[in-house]
Amino acid sequence: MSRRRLDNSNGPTGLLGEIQTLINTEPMDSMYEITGELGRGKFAVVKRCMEKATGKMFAAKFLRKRRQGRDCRAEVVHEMAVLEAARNNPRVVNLQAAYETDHDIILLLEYAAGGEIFDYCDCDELLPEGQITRLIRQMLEGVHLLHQTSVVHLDLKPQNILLTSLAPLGDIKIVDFGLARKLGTVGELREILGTPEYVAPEILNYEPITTATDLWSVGVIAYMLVTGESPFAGDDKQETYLNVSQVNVDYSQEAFSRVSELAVDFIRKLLVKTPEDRSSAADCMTHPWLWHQYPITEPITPRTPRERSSGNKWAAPPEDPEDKENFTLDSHHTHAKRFRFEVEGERATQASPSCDLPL
Ligand SMILES: Nc1ncnc2c1ncn2[C@@H]1O[C@H](COP(=O)(O)OP(=O)(O)OP(=O)(O)O)[C@@H](O)[C@H]1O
Repeated sequence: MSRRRLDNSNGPTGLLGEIQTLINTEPMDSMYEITGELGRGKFAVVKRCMEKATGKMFAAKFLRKRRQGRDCRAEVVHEMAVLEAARNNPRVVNLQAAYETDHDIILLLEYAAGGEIFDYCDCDELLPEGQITRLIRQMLEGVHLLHQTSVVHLDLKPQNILLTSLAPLGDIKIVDFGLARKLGTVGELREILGTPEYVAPEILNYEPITTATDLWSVGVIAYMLVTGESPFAGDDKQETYLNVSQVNVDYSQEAFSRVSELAVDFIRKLLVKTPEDRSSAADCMTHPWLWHQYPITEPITPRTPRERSSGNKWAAPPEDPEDKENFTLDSHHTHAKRFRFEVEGERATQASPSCDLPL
């Protein structure tokens, strides 16, 4: 068995370079059988696979090493390093192993069989309030633990919050740490990133990114779970940006008809323009909405994750011909495009693409 250890040094980008996981260069199909596709991004495809010896299921994330003609191994190593740092976080998907082929580095991840919570952000499929508060408590626990280690996720959205099982509805697992950063590694972090509907105003304004940036996204996710609507989505990305920067949110009774007023109060404390005035994860954990005893009943007709979501998030064609094989349109995710803001050039371009409380 040939194995290689990658150990990139920290570059000026603030990417983490040290990993413990050995990258296996033997073909992974000697040990695992691919059984289906779980999702796609611009530079990654995630497949379900079974460990032949045990029958255990995993999610294999195939990450391109070359993107837009550039060697992006450092980005992949960084994603692995962040996952390793979060190994003891029960709300973060576990990195089991890694493989390497000519084109990809493959991350073998714990399989979250219940699909994305995005599937419950639809007016016809909303969860009971008691389930929503349970999932948000778990999400906050995960985010709080990340923030305690100065890691910010920066791409929290309903497509990156998965469930361990569908029926009964399982626990949450946070995935996709490709944009995550360790605060303090590059001075002020003003860079990047995110998906237009979920990005905080400070990102649009090129202001410093802090842990509060993730809490904005938690507010957006909470809004979507409660109302089935995306609070800032406009007809185009300019309108979305304007909605975000003006914090144009519909808090009407109509939008919040099926939940208590405490839900509105919770969300109002997160969708706050000034990051310093936003609730932290620890603040949120003590909010009464999350601890009120609402009934928890299962959705009436749970369907399989594949039926409810096909997982592709790219509505715009890829810029690099290398990426075309990874591109399909999906109306479920057309509003979830990711853009990268290049601060230095003042340009906005489409990107390559401990709480002890009971949870
Ligand atoms: N561990 C997992 N178990 C089950 N499904 C998964 C797992 N990891 C990812 N997926 C599915 O694959 C999708 C894409 O995964 P991920 O977000 O990590 O890829 P990505 O290419 O980085 O996506 P994006 O380009 O949107 O950031 C997820 O939204 C989810 O539906």
